[in-house]
Amino acid sequence: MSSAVGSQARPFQVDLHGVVDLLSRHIYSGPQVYLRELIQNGCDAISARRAESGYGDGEGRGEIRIFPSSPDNPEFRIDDDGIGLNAEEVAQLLATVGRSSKRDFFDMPRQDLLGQFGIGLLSCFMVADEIVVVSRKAGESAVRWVGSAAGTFSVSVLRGAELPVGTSVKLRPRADDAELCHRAQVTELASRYGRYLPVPILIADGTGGFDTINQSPVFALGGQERLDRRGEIMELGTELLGTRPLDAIELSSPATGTRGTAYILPFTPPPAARAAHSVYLGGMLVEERSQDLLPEWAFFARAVVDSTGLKPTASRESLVADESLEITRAELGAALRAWIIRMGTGNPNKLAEFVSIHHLGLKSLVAYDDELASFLTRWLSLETTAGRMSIEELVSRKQLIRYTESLEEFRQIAAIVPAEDPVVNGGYVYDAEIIRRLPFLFDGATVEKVALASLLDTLAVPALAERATVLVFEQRASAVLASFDVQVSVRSFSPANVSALYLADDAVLRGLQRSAARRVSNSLWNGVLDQAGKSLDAATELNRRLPQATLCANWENPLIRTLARSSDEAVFNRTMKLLYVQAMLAAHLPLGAAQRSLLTESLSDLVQLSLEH
Ligand SMILES: Nc1ncnc2c1ncn2[C@@H]1O[C@H](COP(=O)(O)OP(=O)(O)OP(=O)(O)O)[C@@H](O)[C@H]1O
Repeated sequence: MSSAVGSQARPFQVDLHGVVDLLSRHIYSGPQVYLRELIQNGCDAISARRAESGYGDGEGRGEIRIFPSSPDNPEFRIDDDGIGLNAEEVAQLLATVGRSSKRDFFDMPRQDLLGQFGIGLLSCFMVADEIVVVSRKAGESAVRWVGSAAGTFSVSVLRGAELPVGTSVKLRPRADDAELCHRAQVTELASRYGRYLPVPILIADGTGGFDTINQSPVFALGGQERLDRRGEIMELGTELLGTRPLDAIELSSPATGTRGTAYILPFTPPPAARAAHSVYLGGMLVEERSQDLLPEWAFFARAVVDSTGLKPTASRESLVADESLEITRAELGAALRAWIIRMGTGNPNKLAEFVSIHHLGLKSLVAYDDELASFLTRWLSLETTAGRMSIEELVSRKQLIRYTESLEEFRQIAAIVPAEDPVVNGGYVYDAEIIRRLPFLFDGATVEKVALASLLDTLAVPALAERATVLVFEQRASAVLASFDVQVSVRSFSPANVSALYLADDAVLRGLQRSAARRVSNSLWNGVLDQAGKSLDAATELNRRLPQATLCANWENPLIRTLARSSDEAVFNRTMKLLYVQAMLAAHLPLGAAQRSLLTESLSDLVQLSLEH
């Protein structure tokens, strides 16, 4: 047998306390939004009146007047001369949660109005227990609606009252929230949320006069007007960033009615800094710290935009992540990209300044972001053995770009690479990744990692007549350095003042770095380093290949030639060891304990020897 209770269709009940609690704790960021919602309702009422009947002579001009409360007068009031409400509308719209007059026939939000959800007025219960609305629609009687946080409301028609068309909302804030309705906070909040609204907002100054908070949204200007008011646009940027921006770029996404400005930061943002773009919808602030408006790579810009096509979430404090936002992000990103390209051709000095400020950040993006790499890479620079060079210059000079993977390798060879065939240092963070991508970005470019072992093969061997002397020298010198796992080879290269080069492969270099790190780090980290060393040793063993280091002595260097003729074993030994340590230092390599004591011993021995002679 079915129960009669189950078959009856009954309306949902709304617990107003629960709804207000939901709004204040989970939807809105705090009670201060009551003012935003009231201003927005006034603004929409004025837009609706403008669209419907317009303003005749002597009928007001479409403005909002706010009368803040004060310690002497606890009542807060906001008046608008908008479209107004009649008794029926008041009863239907104000007390039905989720009911809004701001949707069209298809129940879609109307583009020309700010509100859409039908919950905004309830936010006043976050600061007051009672909301009083007095309203009059053209040609109808005025009406008074009183809503209580307890969940009840009353409507009375004020027959014969000679009130102007429009709406007046009164609140008596609770003691805890009184400050939010006082003049200082009202002025601050109204200008934060509504300074760019297309409706005058006047705030009573307490002495019978009014202050206005409106400003022109110069950031959204385009065409000639934008050029004429560039000074004001830059001033706004200076106010936002706390310092003058490097440039201000016009942003426009016609598809979503979004216009604005991207300010280029004149400083390197801290690594953990997050994007903070300001978004206004129809002149009303929605987000001050938007992360999604510009592409993630645009870390160097801060944008301010106004839009008619982006959609707010119910809190009106963030944007809905929908297709419109995606389209906008892509279009605004394209404007930034176009700016970089334009600067590259029309204002290279500015671009150079931009690149030098945001160098590391740009490199980190170019290394992994194909889209950005395609247009930005050419403007970045790299260290080469012939000095710093832009990638554009590097690629146009040589089709084959040779590079080292590490800074140590770069330093080892820097002294001997001919200037006309520079080698690039890939040792700094992101540089090797960028170099490896060059063939994909520039037609015909190829890259090659310089192998130190093969470098030795490219250096000239001394003349045949001297080979015997050279061979003896190599054997004597290698015997001196045998305990350091270093073998000595002789080659002829310039510049002649370089006596010897230390050439070692990656494995040796990493081993040196590990032991240097071990000297300065704690025991936990030492354990990790030891483990790394062991695995490496095991791998090397497996490959049946010992880490090799070579001291390449320069036969063009007078000291090496003199040393080769020396029969004094003591002098030869000490000098060879010193040359070895000196070559390591020239390559900026860390000295181990053995090399450091060798340096001290050799120096004191040489001093001793020179005193004896
Ligand atoms: N000042 C006003 N003048 C005329 N009508 C008003 C005014 N304030 C509120 N209303 C009416 O009351 C309805 C409900 O207002 P409420 O602020 O709760 O929601 P909304 O503005 O429609 O949407 P949202 O929740 O997005 O703000 C509005 O749709 C509007 O019809």
